Amino acid sequence: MTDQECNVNGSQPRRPVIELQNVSKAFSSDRSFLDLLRDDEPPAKAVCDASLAVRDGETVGLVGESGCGKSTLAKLLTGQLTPDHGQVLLDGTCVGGYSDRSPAQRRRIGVVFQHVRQSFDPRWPISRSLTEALDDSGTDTEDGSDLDGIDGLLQSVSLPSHIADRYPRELSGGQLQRVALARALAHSPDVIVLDEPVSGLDMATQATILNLLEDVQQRFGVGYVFISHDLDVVQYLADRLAVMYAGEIVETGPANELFRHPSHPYTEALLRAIPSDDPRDEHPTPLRGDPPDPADRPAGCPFHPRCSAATAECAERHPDFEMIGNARVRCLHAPDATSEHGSEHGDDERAISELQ
Ligand SMILES: Nc1ncnc2c1ncn2[C@@H]1O[C@H](COP(=O)(O)OP(=O)(O)OP(=O)(O)O)[C@@H](O)[C@H]1O
Repeated sequence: MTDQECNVNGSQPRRPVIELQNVSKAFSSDRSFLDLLRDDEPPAKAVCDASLAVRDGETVGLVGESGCGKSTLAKLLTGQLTPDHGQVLLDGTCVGGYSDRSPAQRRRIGVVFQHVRQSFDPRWPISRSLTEALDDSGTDTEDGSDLDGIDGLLQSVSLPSHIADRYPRELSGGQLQRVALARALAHSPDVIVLDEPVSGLDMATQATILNLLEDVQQRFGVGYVFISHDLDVVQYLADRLAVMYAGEIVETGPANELFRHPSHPYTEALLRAIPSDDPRDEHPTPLRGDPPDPADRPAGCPFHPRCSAATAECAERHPDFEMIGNARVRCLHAPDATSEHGSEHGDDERAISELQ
């Protein structure tokens, strides 16, 4: 089954621009010849059987703890990595990794990298990084339009023209994040993957960047995959949410519903860990325990050692996905679709069943 629960407004569903279907990716560590002979070090399963679809103009928030596989999933979307199993579809066509994609296909999916400062050549002024992106974009840059292009790109992220002459070291984290967004926009992508775009920024700069992302989306109609370990931040922009744990997407659904009615115990635990602004609210409950080693995943549900709802069955059986209301959930103990929560979304359920 693909990730189809997109019909948030009850309108006709849009086709996905980019889609991951049951993709898996494992990494082997650097091993000595003897290790290879013994074959005693299993690969790290960074992404396991994950499905995700992203449509024009929508924001999909991808959340989960550090090491759960968010960046690996992002690289499968952009083509920087090729899946070991499963398919990557662009407009319904199987595209695989970057080398399998045509230049036009590559430009459809933009990226703002996690460690944004490292993604710029420190020896180049900003103008050169943006010129390179424009040259790659396939648009005509003759007759000085290149410079106009740079100006236009900087304006689109509310930066003054003189930034073009600066070097990355001369820019703040927030300014560089804007330049990275401008560089991604040079290709006129349909979807931009934003890997932790506001982590490491102070609260005021975070808010400015989130407003800018919203503004850019309205102006250019671009879709986002917004990756963060911070649910509070994702809440601001996401239309839909995908929650990752130990390489799996354990729950997906419309963001406002997942925040109000989380179905997977891991989503519930993540929400309980968010501090509230309201002093009358309960204190946040930090998640107990640590995520599993991707090279040594527990049998059954990988969350069961940390899950307060787990039973003996969870240690043995890996549950299939269920549709619960408007969310797609992998958990034996999630409330079933006939519960009060499920029937609250009767129209959405019908819309989903039409999509399947
Ligand atoms: N190139 C690689 N070689 C070996 N292992 C890797 C590689 N890339 C990722 N991994 C491993 O895969 C797992 C998932 O990593 P990934 O970076 O995708 O997680 P993440 O959720 O993005 O983490 P973070 O929030 O800390 O950035 C981790 O255990 C990581 O060590």
